[in-house]
Amino acid sequence: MIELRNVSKHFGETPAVDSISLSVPRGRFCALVGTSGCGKSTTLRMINRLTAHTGGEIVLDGQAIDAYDPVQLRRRIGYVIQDTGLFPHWSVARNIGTVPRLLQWSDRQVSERVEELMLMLNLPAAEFAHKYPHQLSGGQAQRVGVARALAADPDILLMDEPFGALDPITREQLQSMLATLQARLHKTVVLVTHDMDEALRLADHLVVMREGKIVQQGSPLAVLQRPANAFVESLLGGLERGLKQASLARVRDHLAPVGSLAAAAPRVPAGYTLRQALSVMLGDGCERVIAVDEHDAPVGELTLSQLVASARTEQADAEA
Ligand SMILES: Nc1ncnc2c1ncn2[C@@H]1O[C@H](COP(=O)(O)OP(=O)(O)OP(=O)(O)O)[C@@H](O)[C@H]1O
Repeated sequence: MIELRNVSKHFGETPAVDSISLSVPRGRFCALVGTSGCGKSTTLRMINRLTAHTGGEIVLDGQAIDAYDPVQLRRRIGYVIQDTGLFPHWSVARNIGTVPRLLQWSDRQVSERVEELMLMLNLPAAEFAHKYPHQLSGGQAQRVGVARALAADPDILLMDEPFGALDPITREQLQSMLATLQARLHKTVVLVTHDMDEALRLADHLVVMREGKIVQQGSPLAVLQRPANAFVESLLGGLERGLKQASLARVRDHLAPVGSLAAAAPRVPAGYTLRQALSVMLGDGCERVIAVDEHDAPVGELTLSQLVASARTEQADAEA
């Protein structure tokens, strides 16, 4: 559990972070969003004490972070940044094993952990273990960065624009990998991102910042449905808000039995979002899709009117 209580950071006169309060319970995925310079990275860096806060209190599992030894604290907290921060003259395997080695794990424990993480992050050891960072693509390097951050199995993962420098396809792949990892590992994650779709896709708690303050926080659905002001609304994409809302719900949760009109309808994975299903309908000029499971077997159908009704149900749920 991470708690920020009226936390501020002043670099000179003006506050970069101005009395913010935020609770991130264990296992929650929290995304910090906001325009450039609003204090997102500073907030993240105060949590692992790379930047010292100048006001308020930051509490980790019931204890103020000032009471922790900063080095010990950072070893408990994985940190992933945009340019990876990998050591250029160390191999991938050595980079991933950095923290376990600092923690004086045995050679065998380190190499077993490195192997496990390489497997988890889809970096086959035979191909990657001995490569150096300059021999990796941006997406591969970022996966090594995530593996390194997870190496000592920290409870907390801080991620600062981890996929910001990647092309859209690689970014999408790594977001999907992160979602899968999080479903398995249940880390407490704080992610800083400029990409609202990334935040909505991954986070279960959205924090919108502006000029050092938190202007709104809540579940992505609640924030999307009731933006606190015009700034939040424009950050959420203005007129695209309805589509973003549709990206929070899955086809599999809104299915009806396959009807007689379904034969010619396009097939989509049941794990698609309502937004993806809508896109298929628009692209194909049809009002119905068949959802299929991982074996390509139909599990139900979704019509355009069901899709619209589902978005309304989600809205009613969020308002309840
Ligand atoms: N070391 C520093 N010294 C002086 N000012 C700083 C320092 N680090 C950050 N700032 C200032 O604090 C404010 C918040 O910066 P921060 O990097 O936290 O914003 P951000 O929301 O992460 O921005 P971006 O999205 O562009 O990365 C900015 O005005 C920045 O110029």
